[in-house]
Amino acid sequence: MTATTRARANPPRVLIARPMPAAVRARAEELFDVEWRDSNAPMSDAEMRSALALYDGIMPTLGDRFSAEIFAEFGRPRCRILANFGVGYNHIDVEAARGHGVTVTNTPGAVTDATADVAMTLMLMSARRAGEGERLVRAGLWTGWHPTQMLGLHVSGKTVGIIGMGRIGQAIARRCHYGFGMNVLYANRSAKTVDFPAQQLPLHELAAQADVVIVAVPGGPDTHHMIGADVFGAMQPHAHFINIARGDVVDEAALIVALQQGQIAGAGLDVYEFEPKVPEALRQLENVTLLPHLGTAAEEVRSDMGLMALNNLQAFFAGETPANAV
Ligand SMILES: NC(=O)C1=CN([C@@H]2O[C@H](COP(=O)(O)OP(=O)(O)OC[C@H]3O[C@@H](n4cnc5c(N)ncnc54)[C@H](O)[C@@H]3O)[C@@H](O)[C@H]2O)C=CC1
Ligand SMILES: O=C(O)C(=O)CO
Repeated sequence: MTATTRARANPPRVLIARPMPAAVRARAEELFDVEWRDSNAPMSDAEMRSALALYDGIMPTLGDRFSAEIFAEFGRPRCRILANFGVGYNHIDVEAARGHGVTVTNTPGAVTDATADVAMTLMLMSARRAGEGERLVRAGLWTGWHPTQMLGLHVSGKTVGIIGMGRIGQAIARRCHYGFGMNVLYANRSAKTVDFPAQQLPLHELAAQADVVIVAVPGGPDTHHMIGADVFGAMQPHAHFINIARGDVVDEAALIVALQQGQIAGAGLDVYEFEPKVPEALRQLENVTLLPHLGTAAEEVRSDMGLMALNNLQAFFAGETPANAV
């Protein structure tokens, strides 16, 4: 019996924690007895607890904080799998889940190119002062082109320092190297074999040498505040800082000081320490580009992520090891 026919004969009950693109909705309905949560807000603690008790599987996402406390009241909950929609799973305590017999999966690969593209968007917007320029035009304050108007950093041929040379880090590096002729430096906790020229350096040496620093490590306790005042202090005053990873990898207060005091030239952010809260001090600064976590925000990417999460659920309920167990 195939996984699909077994699922149809006795479909597992699955909660999908957000409204999803049409392709994901259709496939989920084919496979499972699905309950759709119709809110885009993160699940409350009470919702997460009752979902663990009532469903065989859950597709949670960013913001659904499945902490050790949420699992604590269960020996083994009815739910046996959290098939996360997204590659980053720092909102799920994977050890606690495992301890309560719950498998966690994610959606690597589906997100890589789109997120790397947003890193490039932020790099160019920050380096070339695009946000500032757009605000100027919208405000009706532009007085016309002149040779010294809004001069930014020319990135072609410069040095990019990538922190976290995983799937997204490598996709960024390729874009920087092949697209912009940039010299690539990287910091990673382990050595990496990559198919483009790149030099691995300790974090502070990378910060000191790079014209653009881009963060692409996972979130979680291991990387919490790994970028702080010391790293901004090591960066050059003309350099730009880009974060597409997770907000709390960066000490946001230290970043604000670095931007206010001109320790660095600018920053481009897709993620925030207390997302979706963006500090007023950050919003007041001209030298920062602020995006609302747009890394994977494209129809086909979100569909691929959802279909990948469904494949993980399907494999799990067929008694197989899901491709993306974490
Ligand atoms: N802005 C957005 O919309 C998106 C953000 N992300 C974030 O990007 C992260 C990275 O995604 P992938 O590249 O697919 O993950 P990955 O696991 O392929 O790469 C992460 C890299 O960081 C390295 N690393 C981990 N801890 C480190 C540390 N303490 N110091 C130095 N290096 C360390 C790993 O060795 C690995 O090479 C995700 O975990 C997620 O948080 C992912 C997708 C979209
Ligand atoms: O996949 C992730 O980790 C995201 O941040 C959203 O796509």
